[in-house]
Amino acid sequence: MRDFVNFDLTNYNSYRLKAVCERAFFPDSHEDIRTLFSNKSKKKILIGSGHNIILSKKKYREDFVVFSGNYDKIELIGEDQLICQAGANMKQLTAFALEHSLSGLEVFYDIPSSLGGAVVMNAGASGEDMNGLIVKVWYYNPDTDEIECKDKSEIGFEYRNSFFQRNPHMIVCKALLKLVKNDKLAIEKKMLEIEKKRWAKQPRDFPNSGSVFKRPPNKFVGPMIEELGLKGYRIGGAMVSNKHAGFIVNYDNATGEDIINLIKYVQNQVLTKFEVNLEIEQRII
Ligand SMILES: NC(=O)C1=CN([C@@H]2O[C@H](COP(=O)(O)OP(=O)(O)OC[C@H]3O[C@@H](n4cnc5c(N)ncnc54)[C@H](OP(=O)(O)O)[C@@H]3O)[C@@H](O)[C@H]2O)C=CC1
Ligand SMILES: C=C(O[C@H]1[C@H](O)[C@@H](CO)O[C@H](OP(=O)(O)OP(=O)(O)OC[C@H]2O[C@@H](n3ccc(=O)[nH]c3=O)[C@H](O)[C@@H]2O)[C@@H]1NC(C)=O)C(=O)O
Repeated sequence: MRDFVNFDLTNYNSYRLKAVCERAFFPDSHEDIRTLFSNKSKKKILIGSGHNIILSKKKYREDFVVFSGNYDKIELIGEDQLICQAGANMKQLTAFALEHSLSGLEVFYDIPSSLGGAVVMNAGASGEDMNGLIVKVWYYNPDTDEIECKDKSEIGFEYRNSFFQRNPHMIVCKALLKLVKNDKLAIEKKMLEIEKKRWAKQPRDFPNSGSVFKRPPNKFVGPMIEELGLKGYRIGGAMVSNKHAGFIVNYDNATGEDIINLIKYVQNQVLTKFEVNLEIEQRII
């Protein structure tokens, strides 16, 4: 397992917020994960690929455990199932599925995320989500110091929610996914169509971490913020995206505080005008 002191987290969070932690660990196996998390003497903060976090501080005394570029094996089981470790990123995973003519992961092509982060959040787009693919998930339970397993029916996936989201101390280690055999060209075509649709609507010109807020029941976030005239509104270096009002971008050397202040401002405006409480989807750390 690699570990570093005074580790620069700038390239490990997609907002590209500048922050340093005292120590960062990159585990390679579930034994490493057990070693790290069974030692409760120092608090550890777990991140996947850092595409859904807001680093609120510039300096962290806590240690970080990072699943990005490590703990990322993918294995084909039989004809149409994959076992993937939590650090595999969704791009790697969709490329592997394509190589084996397996369909089901196309919407995740180009969704920046680790497999672990995608399971925890029940990630999705275009009406499809992880719930549709998962057979079972193995996770480290610090209460029992064991690697345990849950079938999909026990994970209680909901819109952007799961057992693991409700129990943040559980560490997702690997997952079994069931896909469907299909023609390679058809899979590739769907991947490219989805990518094109996504980039027509979402910003890629400035660093961001995707949707800031969850969709409230029967409503979309973007149109409400747009109607308030807040596209392009800035606090410090953080700005409501001009392309998709549900995104905040790091326009110019933003700090975590700028992003959080902008979130609060947008929430207040939306509450006043629409009487809707916007719930934050991203994790403030
Ligand atoms: N649809 C889209 O276009 C986009 C979607 N996203 C979504 O955001 C998420 C980004 O994933 P990722 O970058 O990996 O996540 P992050 O590294 O941003 O981590 C977010 C939180 O997830 C939890 N987490 C991550 N990995 C694990 C794990 N193995 N076990 C337990 N908890 C874990 C941690 O919270 P805690 O420790 O508190 O549990 C962490 O704070 C995905 O769900 C992705 O789909 C992001 C951008 C765009
Ligand atoms: C980016 C993420 O996921 C995205 C995912 O990519 C897209 C596409 O499937 O659907 C969700 O966004 P969303 O709820 O904003 O959906 P979109 O399809 O982008 O927009 C909804 C509607 O609002 C309109 N819209 C959007 C933005 C805007 O500035 N103005 C506007 O009018 C769109 O035209 C569309 O009619 C996911 N977000 C959540 C929180 O559910 C993420 O989770 O980080």
